[in-house]
Amino acid sequence: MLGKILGGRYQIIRHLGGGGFGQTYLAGDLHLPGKPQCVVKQLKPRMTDPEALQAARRLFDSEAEALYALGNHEQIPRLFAHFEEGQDFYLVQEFIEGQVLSRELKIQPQFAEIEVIHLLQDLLTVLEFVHQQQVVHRDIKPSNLIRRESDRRLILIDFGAVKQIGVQSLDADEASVTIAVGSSGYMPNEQLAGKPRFSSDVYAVGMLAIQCLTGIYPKKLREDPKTSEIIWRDQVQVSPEFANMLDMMVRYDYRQRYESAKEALEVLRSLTTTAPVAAVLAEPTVVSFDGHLAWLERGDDLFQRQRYKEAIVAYDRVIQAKPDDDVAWFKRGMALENLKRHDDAAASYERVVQLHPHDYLAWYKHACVLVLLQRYDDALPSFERVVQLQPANYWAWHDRGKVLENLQQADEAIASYDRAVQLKPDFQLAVESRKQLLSQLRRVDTLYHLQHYDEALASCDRTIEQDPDDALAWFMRGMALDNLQRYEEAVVAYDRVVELQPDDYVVWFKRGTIMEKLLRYEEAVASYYKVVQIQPDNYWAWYDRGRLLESLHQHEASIASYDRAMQLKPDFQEAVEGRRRVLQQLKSGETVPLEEDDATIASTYQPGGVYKQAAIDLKAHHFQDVLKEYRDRLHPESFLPAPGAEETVISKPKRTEASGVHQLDGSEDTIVSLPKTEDDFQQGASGTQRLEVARPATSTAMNGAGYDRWLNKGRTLEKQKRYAEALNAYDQARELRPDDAALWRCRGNVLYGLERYEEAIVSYQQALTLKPDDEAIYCCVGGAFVRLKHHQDALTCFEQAIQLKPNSHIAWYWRGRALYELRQYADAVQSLEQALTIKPEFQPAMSDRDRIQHQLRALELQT
Ligand SMILES: Nc1ncnc2c1ncn2[C@@H]1O[C@H](COP(=O)(O)OP(=O)(O)OP(=O)(O)O)[C@@H](O)[C@H]1O
Repeated sequence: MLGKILGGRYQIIRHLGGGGFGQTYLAGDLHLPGKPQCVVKQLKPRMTDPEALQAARRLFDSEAEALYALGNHEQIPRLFAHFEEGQDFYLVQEFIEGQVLSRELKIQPQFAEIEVIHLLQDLLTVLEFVHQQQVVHRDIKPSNLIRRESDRRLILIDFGAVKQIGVQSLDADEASVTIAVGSSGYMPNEQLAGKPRFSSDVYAVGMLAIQCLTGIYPKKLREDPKTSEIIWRDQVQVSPEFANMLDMMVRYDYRQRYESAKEALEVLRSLTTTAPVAAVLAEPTVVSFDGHLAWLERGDDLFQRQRYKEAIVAYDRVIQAKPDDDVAWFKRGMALENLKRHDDAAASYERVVQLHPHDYLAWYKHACVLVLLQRYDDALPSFERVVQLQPANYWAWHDRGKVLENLQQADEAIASYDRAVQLKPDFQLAVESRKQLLSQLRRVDTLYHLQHYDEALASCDRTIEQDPDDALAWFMRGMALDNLQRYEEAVVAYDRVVELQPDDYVVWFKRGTIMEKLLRYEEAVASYYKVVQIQPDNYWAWYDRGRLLESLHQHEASIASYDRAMQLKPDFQEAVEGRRRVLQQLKSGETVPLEEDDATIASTYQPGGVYKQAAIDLKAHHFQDVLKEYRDRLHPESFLPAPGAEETVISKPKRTEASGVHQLDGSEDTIVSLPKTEDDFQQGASGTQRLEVARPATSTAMNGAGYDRWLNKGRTLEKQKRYAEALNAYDQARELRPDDAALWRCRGNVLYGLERYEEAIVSYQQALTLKPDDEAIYCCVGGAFVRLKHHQDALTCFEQAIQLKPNSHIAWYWRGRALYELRQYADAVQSLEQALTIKPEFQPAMSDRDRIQHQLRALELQT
């Protein structure tokens, strides 16, 4: 049916309802400009017999005539047209905008006495007219009364007589027709018996009034078993005169009722001018029934006494008399608001702004009520109107902000709060709303776009002051600093977050981006790596890591990272591109890739110092160059091992305290002990544990706890010879504090344990960069060189150590061993002797010296 055009002009828009008699539709009149809405009632005659149909047609025509006449009353919809189409009959009526009384009763089942009096006045007035036209309505009930929105008057719809058409059978008599029309509960016995009269409508109105007073549905009201009279007066307190009148309206015997609406209305009028019903109407100010000003005052009076329901009735009287009275509409809106009838209140305010589009207060009230109804989309334009009309209304700016916030338009909301605060700097509510929104936004990064970083920063600082462990506040602080381009400080903030929440991948990611901005690419790589450790499927982090490794020329690692990104997101174009670029560079043979870990280690090199070039070379992955550089710088003369020199075992591995505990391989005939510091030798197995970690003055407390944890874990694992895990622990510690020489030395030791001597050397080198005067570290480097069979380099290291600490019996001892390997036996013995001079009971030196001397003697004997 929807969209169908009836009668050549009425296009169906919506189904409104319908019952046994037919269907009712909302339609648009295509013949009129703007296609105004109208109601189309369809009546389906059940009969097929042509004669009966003809009779029905006649009845339809005559009823329609009556309806045209009735439609002249302002409380009855106009009948625009009636026609027959496809064996159905149609009535076209004026569409009444409003709400049926039955709905009103659902919301508010009980009315005040005064409301019911007004309702009766309204209803009996129109019914008087209907009866004057010699028409009995036959179906007065709440669902056939529409409260017209524009003036709050009751409109009577759905006259029963036309319904006959739909039920009339061929040989139906009058009785069978009328029985079918009417609604049980509101229908008196004579109507039920097929003899409706004017007083039947009076009965229905009386029942409706009693329902409104008691809140009881008519069918549920008790009846006197003897008299069949309705018993209702015990249900509600009303003035006896008014109750008597209602009793008269609903008498079982129609002869005892008021004959028609006119008679009933006259009685009601007389009641309202005499006590005590008059008292109910609060006569002092009511000069007359139609004196709308008096009703307005009455309404105000009731409003002030918080009798909102009655106040509304009074305002309605004003509106009935003067539908354009904006004051009454406005006050009615306020009364409705107090009754929490927000929908109705909104409609009332809407009426005010229709009448007075410049009434900013009505716009404001309208908007506020819509907010209460959570109709934010509708509320926003009303607030817009307020701020348009009153640009300095800071309340409106604030409330507008709230609506925008609810509509997820955060930026605009902040701007609105801003305006409110600008207009009234001490407007705490706006200040708070704004702050609250800002703090919510920090989770979604929208803060970036809002440019209130200074304030955000101040607010974070306040939070941190109260709770230094508030990770979120630190995170916010980092972001704000980031936006203020105070990157170094941002790093500190983010570091604090990772300390508090080591698994917070977001902050690692942010840290990575900042490191990039600071051109600290290696640290950025490490940060992104952290992200993927926590979130292995974070393809963005894999991609960013790949990108940075690419610019660091760590091509293999970069490809691996891009690969991961592509695995996780095959259509990741940037990663595909990156990978292609790196492959191209590799093909052109630009560099030799090195293991990633080395590169990461290299990243911590500080510029300057003797190892600067080495660090640069290491970044370029020329490890051999690193060694050469190292060698050259320490010892410019070139020491080349004697051609064909054999490596000789001079002592068996020892597990004595004195020779160290690091039995690094199982070989029986190789010197494997890691050169120890003097202290280490003295302390024996516990040497490593005694290692003091000097925390640089610049280190902040924030990394302390995490750092120590990792360091201690590393030491324990190292002691257990779980070198790989120890390395990992040290690396974690290194990320928190890359500036601790002792840590680098420990790290070198485990790399040594893992027989990754080159890397061990790099680690030791880093320790030396931080602590260049530590002779013990030189010994460590020398030891690694020994393992690499770079005896000359080893010798250089030991000599460097001796330079730094001439009385280091360890350095002398190891120097002796390097010389031995270089077949400089005499010098070797001399070096061992020196060690023993410094520390006479130093067993390893003693035994090695004895062995060499023994071998020398054997050689002499041979020659
Ligand atoms: N002139 C009108 N203006 C606005 N709404 C109307 C008009 N006439 C009827 N309606 C509405 O259309 C809907 C259907 O009305 P209709 O009276 O045809 O059927 P009904 O009330 O469901 O059944 P019954 O005929 O048994 O009373 C109702 O909600 C009514 O309020």
